[in-house]
Amino acid sequence: MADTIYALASGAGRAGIAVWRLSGEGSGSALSSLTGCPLPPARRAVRAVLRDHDGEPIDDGLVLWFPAPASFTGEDVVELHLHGGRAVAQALGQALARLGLRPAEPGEFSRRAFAGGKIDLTHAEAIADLVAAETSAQRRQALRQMDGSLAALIEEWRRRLVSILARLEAAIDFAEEDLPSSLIDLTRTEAAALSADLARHLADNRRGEILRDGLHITLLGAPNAGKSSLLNRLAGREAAIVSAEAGTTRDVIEIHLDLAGWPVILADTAGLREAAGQIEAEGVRRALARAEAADLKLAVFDAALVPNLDEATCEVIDDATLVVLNKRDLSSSLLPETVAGRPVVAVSAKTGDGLDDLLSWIGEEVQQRFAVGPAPVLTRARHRAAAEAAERALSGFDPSGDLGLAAESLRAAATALGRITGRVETDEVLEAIFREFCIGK
Ligand SMILES: Nc1nc2c(ncn2[C@@H]2O[C@H](COP(=O)(O)OP(=O)(O)OP(=O)(O)O)[C@@H](O)[C@H]2O)c(=O)[nH]1
Ligand SMILES: [K+]
Ligand SMILES: [Mg+2]
Repeated sequence: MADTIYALASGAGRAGIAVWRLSGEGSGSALSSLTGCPLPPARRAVRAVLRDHDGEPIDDGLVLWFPAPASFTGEDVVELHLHGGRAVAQALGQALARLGLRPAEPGEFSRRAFAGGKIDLTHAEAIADLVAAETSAQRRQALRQMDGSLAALIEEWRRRLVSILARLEAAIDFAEEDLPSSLIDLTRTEAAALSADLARHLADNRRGEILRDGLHITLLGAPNAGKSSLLNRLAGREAAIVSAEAGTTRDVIEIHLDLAGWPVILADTAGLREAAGQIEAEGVRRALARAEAADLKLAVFDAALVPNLDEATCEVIDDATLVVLNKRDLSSSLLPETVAGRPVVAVSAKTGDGLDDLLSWIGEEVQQRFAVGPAPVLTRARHRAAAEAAERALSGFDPSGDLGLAAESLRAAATALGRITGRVETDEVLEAIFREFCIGK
């Protein structure tokens, strides 16, 4: 029998109400011991005074009884709604420990729900994502995944694989000489169609993962172009040092922004130039490495220096770059509409002029490149790795050769997909997934 576990499900610290959760076979008897009463009707909030083994009152609150299997974990579950506070928490913890319960590990409730077949892995991950969501778009994505849409898509792919496999096995059962070629041809076209569907989902610009993990935008430009000033403006605080001295910034400095629901990690970097010393050279190396890994880049130029645009910055411009002409307060000349073939926005970090245009422009670009529609998306590198493995296995499918081998590649593809929802999973991978949960989830 598994241990009966308990945890504070709501946040720790002082609060009007704290919600505790118990799960396991001992939950019901623990509740009866605490209240000194028989179990209340299922799923109905009932007021009760909880007492420790000496009859000393712990608190006066609400209790709920969720008998198995109609509970979150599928086990007997009890919920206690008590007053939030350290003394109540301590007294309750002691009373529960005395009754033989133990504190839950992080993610243990979700893990039990998974083990009990209540939720699949994508659902468990969605709960963690929802709890961690910081922007509205992240919250919506987590809710969509919790809804089961991703799991349904993966299951649909698996179902198609299994049906191709069934046809192939039917073909294998025929004698060599009268192999029905139409059956074989059908498996070939169906596998190709599935492979194309997988490829289409994989070529989605990693938008689900980017929305979950945050979008990386990097500021790049010559020394003194005003990158740090711009970062500070967008952050609304003095996050980075600004000075008239070229080569001020060396380390990469990050701030977090909520850009129209998108979690953005905006990075300031060292000015690009032939560095004067070792430290600055390292800063430039980090700037370029950051640029390489960015989802979107902002190339910043000093508008007052137009048309003599900094060459090192021009070199990093590609189609994932927006060009910003800063210090427009200093420039009286007509500014170009494009730089290196990319559209331009003129701003002044000093006066704040054009900053709203810049923000809405970034917002539009992000929307265009990474917007997540109603269709389910892969939201974790784990999902992507599994889907890629399935696609690879599927690309090895060749029913014109050895049929046994062909069946094997279909089975490998199905196993890879099953890993996403947890149909086949090793303990090691499960550990990694549930470890990131907080206690009480
Ligand atoms: N007039 C004016 N001055 C600006 C503007 N933006 C920045 N500056 C000034 O330009 C100088 C350099 O600004 P920084 O923000 O340190 O420039 P940077 O690109 O981060 O420079 P490095 O870190 O050295 O690469 C400072 O003296 C700023 O006050 C602007 O929009 N208008
Ligand atoms: K500077
Ligand atoms: Mg700087």
